[in-house]
Amino acid sequence: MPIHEIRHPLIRHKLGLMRRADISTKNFRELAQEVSALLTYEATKDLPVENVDIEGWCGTVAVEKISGKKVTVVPILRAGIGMLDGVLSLIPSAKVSVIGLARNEETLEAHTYLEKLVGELDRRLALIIDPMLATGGSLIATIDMLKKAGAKEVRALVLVAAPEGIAAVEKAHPDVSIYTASIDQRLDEHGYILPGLGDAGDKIFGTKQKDT
Ligand SMILES: O=P(O)(O)OC[C@H]1O[C@H](OP(=O)(O)OP(=O)(O)O)[C@H](O)[C@@H]1O
Ligand SMILES: O=c1cc[nH]c(=O)[nH]1
Ligand SMILES: [Mg+2]
Repeated sequence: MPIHEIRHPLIRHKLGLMRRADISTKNFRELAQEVSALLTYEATKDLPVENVDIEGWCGTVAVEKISGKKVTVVPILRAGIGMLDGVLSLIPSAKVSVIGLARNEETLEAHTYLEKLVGELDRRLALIIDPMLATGGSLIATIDMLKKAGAKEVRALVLVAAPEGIAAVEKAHPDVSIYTASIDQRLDEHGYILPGLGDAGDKIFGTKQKDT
């Protein structure tokens, strides 16, 4: 079950707002975090829990807590930062591992400029976050790095995914589940997702927006 398109009404509504050509940086940022929180809820619904006894107001109470080592969230720079607060709003004690990648706009190959991973990856769930899964090159490179560093359980959260990218990731890493708000139609000749969101990094960082 590697690809999960989460067709929740709140996600569909919010993603629809994000597709507007005239969306402001502020609104795009806010919606990216909100959709990311909703995807996190889905992507963590099978986390293992353990029973513990705590002291409650009326004596000892049996409660559940998430077991195992803390999750690591792995934003792919830059655009993955635009999802981080949304994910951390639900997993506030997660460790953050950072991967810096830039896609060469001509060759579409991902170039790595930063790799800063937390320890004990073999004992943590790694949740990669990036708004766009286009050709899949960036996500595959990130999974390669995580697995090389010991990660055994890896999931990816993307706002929008192209069928071409999904197929590439499934082929390279069939064990990695992908959670997305939408499987879109296809890539254009420049490797952009259609209908997609445009350049998510530029929209989140305001780098191509005119000052008003
Ligand atoms: O699936 P792929 O074909 O690899 O493309 C997707 C990647 O491209 C974008 O990042 P970009 O390289 O533009 O960097 P940015 O986040 O700094 O804008 C996006 O955020 C993904 O990381
Ligand atoms: O559609 C796309 C593809 C890659 N990166 C983006 O920001 N958007
Ligand atoms: Mg970009």
